[in-house]
Amino acid sequence: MSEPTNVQFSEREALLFHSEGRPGKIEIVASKPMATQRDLALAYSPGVAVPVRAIADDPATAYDYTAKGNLVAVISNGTAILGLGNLGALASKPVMEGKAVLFKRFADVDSIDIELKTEDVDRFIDAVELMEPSFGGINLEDIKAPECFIIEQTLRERMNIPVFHDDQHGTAIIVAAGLINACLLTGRALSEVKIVVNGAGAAAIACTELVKAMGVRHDNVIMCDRTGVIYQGRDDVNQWQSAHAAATDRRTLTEALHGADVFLGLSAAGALQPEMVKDMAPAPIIFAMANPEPEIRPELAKAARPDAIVATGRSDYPNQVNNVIGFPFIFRGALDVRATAVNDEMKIAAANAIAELARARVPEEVAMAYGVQHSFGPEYIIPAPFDPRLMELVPSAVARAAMDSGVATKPILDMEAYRQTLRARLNPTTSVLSMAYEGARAHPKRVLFAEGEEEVVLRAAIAFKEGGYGTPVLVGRDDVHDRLRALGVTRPEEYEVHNSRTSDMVPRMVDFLYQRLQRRGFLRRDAERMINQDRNTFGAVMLQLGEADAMITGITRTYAQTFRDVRRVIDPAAGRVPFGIHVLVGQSHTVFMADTTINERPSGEELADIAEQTAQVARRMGHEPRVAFLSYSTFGNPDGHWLDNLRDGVKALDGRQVGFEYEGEMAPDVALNPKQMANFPFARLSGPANVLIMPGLQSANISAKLLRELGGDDMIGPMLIGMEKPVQIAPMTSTASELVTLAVLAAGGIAR
Ligand SMILES: NC(=O)C1=CN([C@@H]2O[C@H](COP(=O)(O)OP(=O)(O)OC[C@H]3O[C@@H](n4cnc5c(N)ncnc54)[C@H](OP(=O)(O)O)[C@@H]3O)[C@@H](O)[C@H]2O)C=CC1
Ligand SMILES: CC(=O)C(=O)O
Ligand SMILES: [Mg+2]
Repeated sequence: MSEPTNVQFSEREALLFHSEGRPGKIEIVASKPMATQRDLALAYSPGVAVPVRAIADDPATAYDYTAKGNLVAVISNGTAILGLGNLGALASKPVMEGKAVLFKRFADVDSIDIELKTEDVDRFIDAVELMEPSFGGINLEDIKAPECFIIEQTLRERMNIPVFHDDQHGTAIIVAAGLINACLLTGRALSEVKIVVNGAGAAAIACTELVKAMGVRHDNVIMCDRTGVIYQGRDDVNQWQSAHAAATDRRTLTEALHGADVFLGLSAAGALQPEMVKDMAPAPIIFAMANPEPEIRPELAKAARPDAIVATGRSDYPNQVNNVIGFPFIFRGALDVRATAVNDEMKIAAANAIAELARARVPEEVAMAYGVQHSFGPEYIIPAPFDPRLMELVPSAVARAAMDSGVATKPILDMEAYRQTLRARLNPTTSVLSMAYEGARAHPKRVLFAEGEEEVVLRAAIAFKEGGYGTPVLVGRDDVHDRLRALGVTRPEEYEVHNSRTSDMVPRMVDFLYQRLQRRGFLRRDAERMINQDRNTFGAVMLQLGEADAMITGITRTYAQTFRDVRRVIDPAAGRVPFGIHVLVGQSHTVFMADTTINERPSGEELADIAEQTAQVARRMGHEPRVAFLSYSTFGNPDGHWLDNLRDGVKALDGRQVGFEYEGEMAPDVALNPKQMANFPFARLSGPANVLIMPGLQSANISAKLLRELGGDDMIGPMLIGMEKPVQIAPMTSTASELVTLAVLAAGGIAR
């Protein structure tokens, strides 16, 4: 079994994550310009009256003139929040905001959370029904059974947009996919498997219904609730539960599991004991899906039965059986054909697409991130939610099934073109970052944090270690352990701290540094002083001596000073120019800018090197590079003597057969805006540039910092490229999570 990569975090960190910056996890962003009086006149009164009248005349045009068609409401009353129980509408808000951001992250569906303060079924139904005009779909969430059945059924009958109770059907779809694959691996037929379902609520009943619809025999299923087996004749169960009552004389979960093939847990933490697992059939299939804590931890289940296939609802173990793998993509497909419902055909199509995807060959970038064990097998029966192929395959399967079953009001005519738009909808950088994080967890490295006395650095080191991304190696004085304790670390002694005053590595380090600098005007005592007093020198020498795999610094000194310190110890990689890349990441675009940090006025040859190396980084981050050499001038207009280096750079690439598109010199609006580029039909870029090679440090660094301070997109970096060892210099203003990202990119060889 691959090692569990349990993500550890403190309660404080979870609260800080939610409170830092703008409280909560979502915000609304305008999709039209709102700058001028004219914009306002169009967006609001009087211009807005025009679409109002159009929609009144033809309601279908609401999909053309408003956000309705891509907007889903995540609605709960908080009566069954994960496995935490009925904690009320308000307390469910973090989960619902979470679902809303998952919609956006995984399938570019806009979504808003709505918490309704009522346990009255009729009031709940009325409230949701009244919202029909606002949304393209309704995702019901964490509403307890049996009320959820009445609510969903009634709303489906009354509303003309898809209404989908995720805990029921989202979960059932993933369970079905996982079960198909687990049965394939263990040579079982669905018609023969004996299943025990623990839990008799929303998720459990829907899963049972779907697997029975797919061929599992009614007589082979035993459902249990907290009291035990739901047997025929038990009189304290509701109609949805009694429909699954078993003709059996077994009465407890322990009895039910004797010889069972499959355990489906949709109940509560710790409900399954190792002794019960031992009593199951050979190669038992255990889906322990209670959240946030499963019915049994995989390590316990595996200890009891090494031949078991184990899945949980959690992302930090192999085989995450969680509805996040379904709901974003199912709604994507349903919205894109303007389906009036999500019907059984669409659910089964989604389950099959997900199951097939897990069996398909794992593409190289996913395999690299996970390590080789993640090809179809007991540790990989279900794809990971950020597998980029989900976005292409599941929505198209759902859309096709909606069309075939007659619920699509806007059929897709060209499926291949639709798949391409799906591909383009997600920014590959987001997947690459997710995979870089997973890759770090699969191949943890030692990352040296040179400024181990800074709180932000310690918080990054804690997140790095507890996230399972690797071992942080801290440089700092002896009180670093006390500082870690003050930040909530219970066993700070587990952190490796190196103090330059007391480390027994110092003589070796001084030897190394003196050897390196003795012919550059430095005495041995200079080397001693630098090792003792300068954390960047100390850290960089440790990196040179192989005591760490990568190094992060930059918080306490300016970039230029830090680079000088580092450069004294570490050379550029052979034949390469060291330089910096800022990466601008939007929802649907990524732009790489270089050199934003080091070379004041690069020569033509240097610009060509920078272009080549930046193109490689872009490729590593999932983008086919289109390189533009930027200037104030486009192809000689206006002319000027600053253009020579750029032209030399383009010419240098002409001679190198680089295998990517490049062009220049051109102004940024030409590089980025296809309408402007159309004025230059000879230009050799097939689309807007995504790698911007800047003419000099002034414009580059200013542009990057302006964008960081004023632009709306996320920014990664600067990444330091072209050094012989992976070292990264973070901006002094970095947050802990930005430091962790740099650490992961450096350790994983993406930033190099
Ligand atoms: N991995 C995933 O994707 C998903 C996981 N889930 C998880 O499934 C669980 C149930 O959610 P949901 O169906 O929405 O909630 P409901 O409130 O509708 O149902 C809960 C059910 O669990 C039963 N139950 C609680 N504790 C135990 C126990 N110790 N042994 C047996 N049965 C028990 C309850 O029985 P009783 O009536 O006797 O109390 C009830 O039947 C939660 O833990 C949730 O996190 C849900 C959806 C998706
Ligand atoms: C995953 C989910 O929806 C739940 O646990 O309720
Ligand atoms: Mg839920």
